Amino acid sequence: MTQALLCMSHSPLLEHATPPAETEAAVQAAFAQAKAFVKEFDPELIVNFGPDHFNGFFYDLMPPFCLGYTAHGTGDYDSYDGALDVPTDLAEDLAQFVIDRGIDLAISRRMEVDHGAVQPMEILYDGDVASKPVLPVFVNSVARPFVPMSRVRAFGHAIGEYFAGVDRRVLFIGSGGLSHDPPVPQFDTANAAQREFLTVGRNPTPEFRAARQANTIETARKFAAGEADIMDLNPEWDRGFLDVCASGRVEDFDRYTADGMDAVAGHSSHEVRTWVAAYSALHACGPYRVGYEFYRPIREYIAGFAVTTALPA
Ligand SMILES: O=C(O)/C=C/c1cccc(O)c1O
Ligand SMILES: [Fe+2]
Repeated sequence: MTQALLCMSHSPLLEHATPPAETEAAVQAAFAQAKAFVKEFDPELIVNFGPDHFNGFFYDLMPPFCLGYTAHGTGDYDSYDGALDVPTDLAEDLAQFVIDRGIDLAISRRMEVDHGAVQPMEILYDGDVASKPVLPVFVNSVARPFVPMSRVRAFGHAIGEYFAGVDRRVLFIGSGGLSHDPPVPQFDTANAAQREFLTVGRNPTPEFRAARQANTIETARKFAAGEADIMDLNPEWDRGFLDVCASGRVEDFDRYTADGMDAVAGHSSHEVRTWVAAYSALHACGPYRVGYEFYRPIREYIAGFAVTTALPA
């Protein structure tokens, strides 16, 4: 096997919330399955499709997709704070290949990646995110305007095509919650100070970062207690999305629209764009089969929380 896929939800609340012990144990068991899968596959390279939550990408310049030629963790929520091991020559070659296929991919020679991008690799490699070569791929999942899902699919497909004929074990990772609506401000409804942050909020002060994180942690506590005014999780929507992943009919992802997702699955449900890109990349290498699926709606983590693995059929 020269390609494999791991898609999983992330949550900065993993270390800052306490779900019922049974839920926590089920999530840890799912992580153990993911680790075992990746250990057995033994990737030589990871292509990491991740979102950002206004830690690395801001409205001063917000591309739909961006490939990092080098990358550094922002350390938000105590996530990985250091350089990633990015093979720059390969990233340059991949970018040209994808652009030649009609996808207007942005590139960054110094990309910042936050908890959403690094958490799967933190889990897989016990925090040692730099232990594997990785191509970090940003997929805009929080900041309107959003490209149609068909473009995310075409983008993932182009990346998959690049690796289809390559004799190298490549793991495609997609990192994102399914339905969820954490308290990340929306530009349209933000006040002036929030708009300034959403536009140029790089390198926040420790006080600003602490206040932002405390707000998320408190919102999660209230959400679990039924007291928060964020949108509820939507297990039915989540299961429908997982069914499309498992069906292998990646063109069915195109029926998800930005307005429809906001209305029923929350503003951060767009993080499934990372899954769509990853599944489309694997699909470009041939038919695939989902071998493992975990799902729980977990309010303490503010996430429709899922883990799936897949291999070529
Ligand atoms: O505060 C943020 O930047 C995001 C928090 C969050 C909370 C729950 C699930 C997620 O996917 C998140 O990114
Ligand atoms: Fe997220």
